[in-house]
Amino acid sequence: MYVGSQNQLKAYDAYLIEHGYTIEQLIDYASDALLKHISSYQHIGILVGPGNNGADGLSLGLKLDETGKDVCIYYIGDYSRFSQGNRYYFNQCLDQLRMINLDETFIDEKELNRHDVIVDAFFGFGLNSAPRGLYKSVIDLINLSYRGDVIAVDCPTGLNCNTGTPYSTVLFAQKTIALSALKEGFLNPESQVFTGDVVVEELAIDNPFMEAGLYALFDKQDAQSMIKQRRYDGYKNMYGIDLLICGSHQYRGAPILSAKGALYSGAGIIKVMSDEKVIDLLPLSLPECIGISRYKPITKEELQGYDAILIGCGLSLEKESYLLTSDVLVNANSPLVIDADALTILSTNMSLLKDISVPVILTPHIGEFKRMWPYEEGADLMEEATAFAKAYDVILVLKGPHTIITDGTEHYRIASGNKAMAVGGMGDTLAGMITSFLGQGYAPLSAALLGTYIHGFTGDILARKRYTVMPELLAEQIPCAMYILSQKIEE
Ligand SMILES: NC(=O)C1=CN([C@@H]2O[C@H](COP(=O)(O)OP(=O)(O)OC[C@H]3O[C@@H](n4cnc5c(N)ncnc54)[C@H](OP(=O)(O)O)[C@@H]3O)[C@@H](O)[C@H]2O)[C@H](O)CC1
Ligand SMILES: [K+]
Repeated sequence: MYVGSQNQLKAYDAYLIEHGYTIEQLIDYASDALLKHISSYQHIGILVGPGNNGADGLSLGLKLDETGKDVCIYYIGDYSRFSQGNRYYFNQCLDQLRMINLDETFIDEKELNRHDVIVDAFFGFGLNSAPRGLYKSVIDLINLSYRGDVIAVDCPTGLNCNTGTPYSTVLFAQKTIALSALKEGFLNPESQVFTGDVVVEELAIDNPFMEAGLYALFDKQDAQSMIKQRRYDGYKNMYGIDLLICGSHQYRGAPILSAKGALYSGAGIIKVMSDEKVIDLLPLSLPECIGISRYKPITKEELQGYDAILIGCGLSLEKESYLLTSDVLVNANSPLVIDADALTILSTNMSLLKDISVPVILTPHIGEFKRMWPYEEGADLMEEATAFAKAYDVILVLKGPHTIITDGTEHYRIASGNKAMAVGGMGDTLAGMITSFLGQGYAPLSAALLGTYIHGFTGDILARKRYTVMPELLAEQIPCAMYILSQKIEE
């Protein structure tokens, strides 16, 4: 399933038109996709706005009328301001359908309730602010007095399609038929009270989703098909020997959380290279791990023989950490995950990334990302993330709600994760998990996607009965979550 912000969706339509479709054709495809969701109703009222969302409603009205339905179109405003596609269908409707101009005719509760469904085609992703004037009055009337179903075309009118929050007035829908792609705001679980059930309908064309800038939602099905079964003759080395260069005398918990994330998500052998104080703690917290005391400077030889390396969690920002990070970045010859303090250090000398020959995954939160790639307030995060990944030839895991993952060519958001997981240490566990999947032989982009999805999925299971989810508990639940996914168990 694909997702887009308002700008990306506008660009998507422009891309389709550049590649030979006319707007009238696209509206025709859109109404084809809508038809099956409305065809079980007999008396249908369609609210039509001035743009192409309204045009979808008009084209749908014509098709419903042809199948013998009782259709009434309600429109507002001045024909001269209607979009090209809207006018094309509006003219056909004038000859064929009952058309009510709400500027001239008042609708009351009785008139409204004659319909067993109201289709909301007032505004889609083109709405830029709260619906005003008559639009607002009609929406208020329907919310208060209409007792049948409301089905929204593409997006409920009044909902900000980027954030999933209402502008002020919003038309509550029982169901929303999102055309082509999910609107980014629908990822916000709080939008569901306005959208009702969301169904995505792709247009029956050769959809160029990613080429045209939309991104994919990596979901449970994707994770289920990506996760590998363990082999009956498997042995520990087969599942990766991973080195975690994490922790310091100041931060002794972070490496434990990373190591737990790595081990519980299937790594064969985990070695933690750290400060003596961390190494002393390791057997008590995680006896499965091997501790290596950190000496400086780190040599190429010390970094040999690993399937994946993680650097950063709890490393501290002491001078020694700067030297260590640059040594590891220069000498690593296994796929590398860079997290937390190592990212802050990297941001002081981004040219270090230019000389790395191994695959690199960076896992910043927004603050860390901004330090590496300053961008203007209000910029599109997915565009910035993609540009960064391309410029530095890395995989970027940009943490936040529905974490963004991109290698500069493909772009994803992760369907799992929740607000109960906003707890210190959660990122350490995630970095360990991604390292583990790298070490198990997943391609770097897959390791990032799968690690992040499973992290969120485990958190989602735990959050069903918890206000907050602790990283250590999450790590310990990873094997159960992976069992559910790998066995395709219905929950
Ligand atoms: N690929 C696809 O899936 C397709 C989807 N389609 C549908 O097209 C709409 C988007 O159409 P668009 O014309 O871009 O936008 P809208 O119809 O949502 O609205 C545009 C008009 O709304 C006016 N506007 C904006 N904000 C307000 C407001 N607060 N109050 C009143 N009017 C407002 C805007 O006026 P401007 O002066 O700002 O230009 C426009 O007149 C999408 O949602 C799908 O339903 C197509 O079928 C193509 C393929
Ligand atoms: K709508």
